[in-house]
Amino acid sequence: MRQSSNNNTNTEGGFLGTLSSSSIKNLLPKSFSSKLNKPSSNPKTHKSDAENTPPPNPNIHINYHHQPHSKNPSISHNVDAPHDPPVKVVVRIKPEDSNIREAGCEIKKVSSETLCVGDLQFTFDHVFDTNSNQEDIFQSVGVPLVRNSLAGYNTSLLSYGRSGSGKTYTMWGPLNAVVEEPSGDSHQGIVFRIFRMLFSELEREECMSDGNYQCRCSFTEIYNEQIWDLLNPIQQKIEMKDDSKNALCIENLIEEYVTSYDDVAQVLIKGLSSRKGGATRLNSNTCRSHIIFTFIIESWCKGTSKNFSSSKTRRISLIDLAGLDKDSVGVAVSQYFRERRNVNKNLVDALTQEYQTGHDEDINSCLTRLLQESLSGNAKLSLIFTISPDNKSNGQTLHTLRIGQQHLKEELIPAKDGSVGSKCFQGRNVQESLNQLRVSTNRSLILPCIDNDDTDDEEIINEDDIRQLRQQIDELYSSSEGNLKDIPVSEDCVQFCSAEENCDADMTSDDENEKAAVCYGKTLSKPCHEEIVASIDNLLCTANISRATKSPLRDSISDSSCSQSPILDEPQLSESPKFSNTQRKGMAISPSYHGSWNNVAESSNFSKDVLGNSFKRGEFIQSSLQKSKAEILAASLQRGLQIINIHQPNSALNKSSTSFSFERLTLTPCPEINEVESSDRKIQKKHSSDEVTATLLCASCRTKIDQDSTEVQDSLKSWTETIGTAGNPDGLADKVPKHLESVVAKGITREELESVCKEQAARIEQLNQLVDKLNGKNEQNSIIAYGQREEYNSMKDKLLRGFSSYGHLPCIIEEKCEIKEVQEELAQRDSSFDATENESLLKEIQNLRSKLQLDGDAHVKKSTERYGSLMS
Ligand SMILES: Nc1ncnc2c1ncn2[C@@H]1O[C@H](COP(=O)(O)OP(=O)(O)OP(=O)(O)O)[C@@H](O)[C@H]1O
Repeated sequence: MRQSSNNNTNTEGGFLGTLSSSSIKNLLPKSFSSKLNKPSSNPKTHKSDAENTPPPNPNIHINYHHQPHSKNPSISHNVDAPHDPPVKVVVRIKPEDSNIREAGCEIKKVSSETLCVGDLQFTFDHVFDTNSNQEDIFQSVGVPLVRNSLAGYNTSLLSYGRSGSGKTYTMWGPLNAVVEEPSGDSHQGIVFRIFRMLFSELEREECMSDGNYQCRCSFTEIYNEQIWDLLNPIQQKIEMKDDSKNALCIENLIEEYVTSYDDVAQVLIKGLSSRKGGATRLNSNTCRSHIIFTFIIESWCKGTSKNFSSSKTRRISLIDLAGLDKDSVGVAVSQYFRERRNVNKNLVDALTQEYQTGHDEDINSCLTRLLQESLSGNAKLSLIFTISPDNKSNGQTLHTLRIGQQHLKEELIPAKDGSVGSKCFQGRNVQESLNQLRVSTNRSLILPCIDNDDTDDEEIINEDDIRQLRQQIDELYSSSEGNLKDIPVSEDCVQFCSAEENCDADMTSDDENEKAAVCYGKTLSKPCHEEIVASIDNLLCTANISRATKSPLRDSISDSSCSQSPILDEPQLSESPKFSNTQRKGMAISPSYHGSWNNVAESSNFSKDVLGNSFKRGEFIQSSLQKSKAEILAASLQRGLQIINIHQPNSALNKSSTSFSFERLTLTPCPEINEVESSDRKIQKKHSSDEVTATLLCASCRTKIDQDSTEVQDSLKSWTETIGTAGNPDGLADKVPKHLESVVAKGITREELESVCKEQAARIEQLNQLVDKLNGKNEQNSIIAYGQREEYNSMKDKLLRGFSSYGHLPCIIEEKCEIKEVQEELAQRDSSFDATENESLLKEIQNLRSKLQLDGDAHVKKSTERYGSLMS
């Protein structure tokens, strides 16, 4: 045992300012000085084995028939332990200070258990409004604590809140109130009231029963992750270790034995006066450290023999956490947003899973370890959350309330009751649970620097929120089979997230923070994220039923960003009507396509509306893509028909060919075809009027031909007629040359020519029908897809309704659904475009063209030769 001396009290900005303990002693009632304790120090203080065991047979019973806060409560052996919840969370609203009022949040107590901040509602075990006094707090929190302690429970009281919100006031009260009699008017803090009542009870018990008790206390401070002994006049750090039995052991911690309220009061004053203080923007006398006052009661029951037969030990832990300043709130909130999806799971896991690994890094967390003994086992926990309407930022108040939300309690209670797992709160599981509690209540044990920074917390909240959303979006994209991921638009979307991040952070209102706050609270008691994701995935699986094939559009789109085409409506054809994969890959996506996603970037805020817009834009893209593809096919057909028509002066054929016309198609001139076309036109002119002189360039030798030659005219006439037969579907490969030969050799009549033209018209009609068929197929697919979509939509609605209370989650669900819908649409429309049919059409057209060119060249060559021979 070590004698503590009290001469070197730290007076730096602490609880009692410059007062020394000796002067304090003079302030106290006489009973204080007369009963000065036998202070002692254990070189090694560790918890007794008897601690933390539930009190099935508590050796002290209290009679609560009297007023619980009366000075002389009686202790009875016949009264059961009070029924108090294992975790009690109350909120105290600090009275508004008109001097420092800065557009704070409107906090309104709605009922004894509920308060509202704006539109948000929070429920706790009790809400103390600005009219509540110290006595009210004591009655609600202090008295049950004393009862529980006397009944054999370990009890803990923890205050938590923003700097200047009234933690210190609530816990200890102002200096001059220490010596006051506890009354409704007194400002004396709850801790002093607790010990006044406790000693009254203990004394009564001692008088009335055969039992005996002994009390000792210690006062520790955690500052910058170092433990300091507030009762040790030599300010030195102390070490915390585990002994061989895994019990907490703090070396050289002074424990003072106390026998009365006065003793305790003196110890409290001594310790508080040594607390490290400071000043923040919100509190000129702020406390920059966590302090833990531990009060241990050992009691003995006399057995039949003269010796004490049994003993019990229980402790009261009174914890005043450092005030959350702007920085730490920011860190905490930021961390909270990062971890919010895991808080629930981790907390429950931590409380139920046996601690199996050899060493946990968090074991070094001083507060966690110190609290372990207080909060574990049969401990009953009371949390006082203090909030102030003077806070500059609503986010800080909301943060406090979120942490104190009923859900945290709901998580802790079953665990403490043992209903979650039998092994909870045993051994090192406690560390896990406390780590989680620490994470939930005080993210940063390393006390932040005193801040005077005016940066808004909301920014931090929103940035993180947005970052999470962005991550979710990334996940969504990566989970969607890579299709959208590879599409440039998705990149645009992600880029937009990044680009808009800051903007969104700036623009996001408190309202959104509030929504997030509510979301968090609800998340704690709802199914974990994985379950939600699984539900979404199930839904999306259903959606995939209607997805026929993987979209080959992916290829065509993936290179599109390189291609720049001015107008989506007018896909450019390549020089040749021949289609190749390369050309399809190079299909131009117009700036309006890209622009549509850039517009998303400009307008999107991940709101529902915007998601809807995104989907509409997705539809636009789909239709654009489909339109482009259809148009390209149509254009190729058109081109083929034009080639045919060029050489087919029959009006019926021309009429047929116009059925393919697409008004918006602009065909890029093909030089060779143009030549043929112009020559053909000239030949026709020559037919109608032999007087017209024209110039014809032979495609092969470019020789100038004298059009006046009748031989040439005949030859050309024959060539033109022959060309018309090239479209004959039956004579594609080997019949045409033979037919050409026979036509040239025998000459053809006008009737024969018309018959050839009819055949050509029939062929064109076939092509038209083929196109119609393709269109019909599209419609059919649409009908099938409609039925599946109906089912899908109803499932989606159900899911959205189910998660409507999750704040932004429905948006995420909807977003994911919409991405799937876009994919589905793309795949569906693409699949309806049968690739085989498409290819065969293109092949046919290509065949036609090559035949035409072949025959044309051959015939012109022949005619030229004939002309040459004639000339010679
Ligand atoms: N309920 C209350 N009624 C009257 N005054 C109050 C109340 N709560 C707090 N105050 C006053 O507000 C000021 C700041 O309170 P206090 O020091 O308790 O805040 P705190 O939360 O402990 O701050 P920190 O964490 O920075 O130490 C003090 O002057 C205190 O007297």
